[in-house]
Amino acid sequence: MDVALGSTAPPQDVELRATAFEFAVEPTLLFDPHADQILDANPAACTLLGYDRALLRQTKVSTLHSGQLPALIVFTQAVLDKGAYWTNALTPRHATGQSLRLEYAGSLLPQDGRSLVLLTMSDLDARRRRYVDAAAEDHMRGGIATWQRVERVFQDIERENQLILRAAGEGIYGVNAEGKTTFVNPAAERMLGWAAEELVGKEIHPIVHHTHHDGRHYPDHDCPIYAAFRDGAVHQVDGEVFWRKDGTPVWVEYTSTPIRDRGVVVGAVIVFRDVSQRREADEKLHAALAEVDRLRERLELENAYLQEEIRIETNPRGIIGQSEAIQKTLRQVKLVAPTTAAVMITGESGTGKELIARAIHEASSRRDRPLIRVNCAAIPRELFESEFFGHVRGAFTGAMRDRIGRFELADGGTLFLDEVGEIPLELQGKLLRVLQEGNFERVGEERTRAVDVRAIAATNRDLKQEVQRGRFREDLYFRLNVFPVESVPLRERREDIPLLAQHFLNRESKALKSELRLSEGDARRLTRYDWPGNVRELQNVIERAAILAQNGRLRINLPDAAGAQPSTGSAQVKPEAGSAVMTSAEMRAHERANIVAALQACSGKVFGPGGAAEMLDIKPTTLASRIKALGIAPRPRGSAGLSG
Ligand SMILES: Nc1ncnc2c1ncn2[C@@H]1O[C@H](COP(=O)(O)OP(=O)(O)OP(=O)(O)O)[C@@H](O)[C@H]1O
Repeated sequence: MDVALGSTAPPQDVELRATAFEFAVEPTLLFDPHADQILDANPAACTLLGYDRALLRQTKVSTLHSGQLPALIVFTQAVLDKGAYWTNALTPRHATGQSLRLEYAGSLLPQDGRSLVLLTMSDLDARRRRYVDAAAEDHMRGGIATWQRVERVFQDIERENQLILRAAGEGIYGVNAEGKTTFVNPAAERMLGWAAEELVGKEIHPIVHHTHHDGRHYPDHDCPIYAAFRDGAVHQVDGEVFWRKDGTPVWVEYTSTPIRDRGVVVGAVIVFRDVSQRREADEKLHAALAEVDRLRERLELENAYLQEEIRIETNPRGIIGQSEAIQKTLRQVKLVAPTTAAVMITGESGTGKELIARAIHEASSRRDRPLIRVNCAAIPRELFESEFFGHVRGAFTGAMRDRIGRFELADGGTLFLDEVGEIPLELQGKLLRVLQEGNFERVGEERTRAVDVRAIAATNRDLKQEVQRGRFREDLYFRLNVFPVESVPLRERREDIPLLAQHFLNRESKALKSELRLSEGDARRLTRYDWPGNVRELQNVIERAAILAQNGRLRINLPDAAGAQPSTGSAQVKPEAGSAVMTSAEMRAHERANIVAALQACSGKVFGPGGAAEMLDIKPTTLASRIKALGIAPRPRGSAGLSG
């Protein structure tokens, strides 16, 4: 610096100050206001103003501020007066002619009796730029903090995801678009027996998914997991296996979900679970259901068989008799069975009213549903309603649980009201309502239930008379008496007696496994008797006679004189014309012909399935002994017939 600042100072200080002037960041000028002359300018000032130092030293202060002299004078004067002053009213000219926006800070510098001004210039534009930069920097610093926070959040999420992956019970693994494994969670490691390190970075399909359970190769282009990258769809699969490291299969159910990055599929995540136990349970269940089906089928068959058995027992052919009365009854059965009409069967006790009712039921379309019999004479008066309609628990004292009534049991079938005349008057109205409307309520319950029941009633009383006496409701009588059938007493159809007797005797012979014969004399005595107990009585007499039989001869005990003597079996009375009674020779011939016919039908086969014994429903050994006893000579099987 050419100008000696503060000349009173020691030389080293003067030098130091000159250096400070030289290196100051702020542009600084030293000028003499009185001489209007710039004395010196530091390099920063030269740069700011665009002049070199030498030129500036020759420049007048007023030239630098051309056109601003008043403001320059004011400022200079203020510095001289106050010792220091600031202004930004002055805009010196840059060497290029452009005026600069500066802030001036002037201070008075006394030098050798002169008053000089040391002027520091601050570039306002530069200062503003610095502020902006500082603000931007502040902003940036703040932004970084925000970014760091966001990053921390992401890290937390990632950590949570890792925790979730680790905690998940399902096996989870990821694959990238090249089919390489990107991660494997611990559950997947556990289920597959592979460690994550052994799988990550490798194609997983050839390691765990290479073969179907049945041993067929599983090409990766068929694999739904890889398909997820191709079609971008979620694939849900059940019934496949993954292979464990130890070579055993594990049944899995899995979902392969594609992962997209800005719309592009970059891989898939596979979530799977071990379903071996479920499959095992399913298989057991299927096996159990198949077993249930098999048992049900067997039961159905058994049921059909039993139903058939019951039918055989009770079909109309079970009604024995050739009398006109029986023929008429059979015609009536045939006529009324297919209808839904109520039937009233009247007749003395033991004449076969129930048998007729069963015959109607069996010949009707309801035969696959039950016939439910209610013996109205056997029900205590107070239990009638519950017996008919059922009750709910607590409906009355002693009603410990719900009970279904006869009407519900007979739903779809037939209700046989035996001894219908015994129904108490107060219940007759309710009975009528059910028969008319098909609705009823269980005792103690409000709910109305619907039933579809066909009624068949039977009575040995004169119901018409009961109606006249006010003991039976007339409307109910008409309702039940839609189709009357009369069951004729045995004494009015005597020709049926020997047939019935023989029928019961056959049954007894079979049960007692002994050959019992009904002699003509027995038949005659039985026919003469009046049978007040009708068929039931006849049945009892034959049963008793069979038990008391000696050497195959029956001992028939009848209450009257005609039957009081035991049968001698010696009477050789020819059957009366029209009677079906056979002599024992006839019966033998009949049996012989029957066996020959059976043998012919079975091509001479006696034993086993399709044999004559099976056809005749007797034991093969019994048949063999009868064949011998009757002198039937069996022909070789396949020949035209049998001799005899
Ligand atoms: N025509 C017949 N053929 C074969 N058995 C018969 C015949 N009629 C009656 N029975 C037999 O006689 C017995 C009495 O018959 P059933 O019970 O049907 O008479 P019921 O008129 O209903 O008697 P009750 O009025 O006393 O109830 C039964 O064992 C039945 O099988």
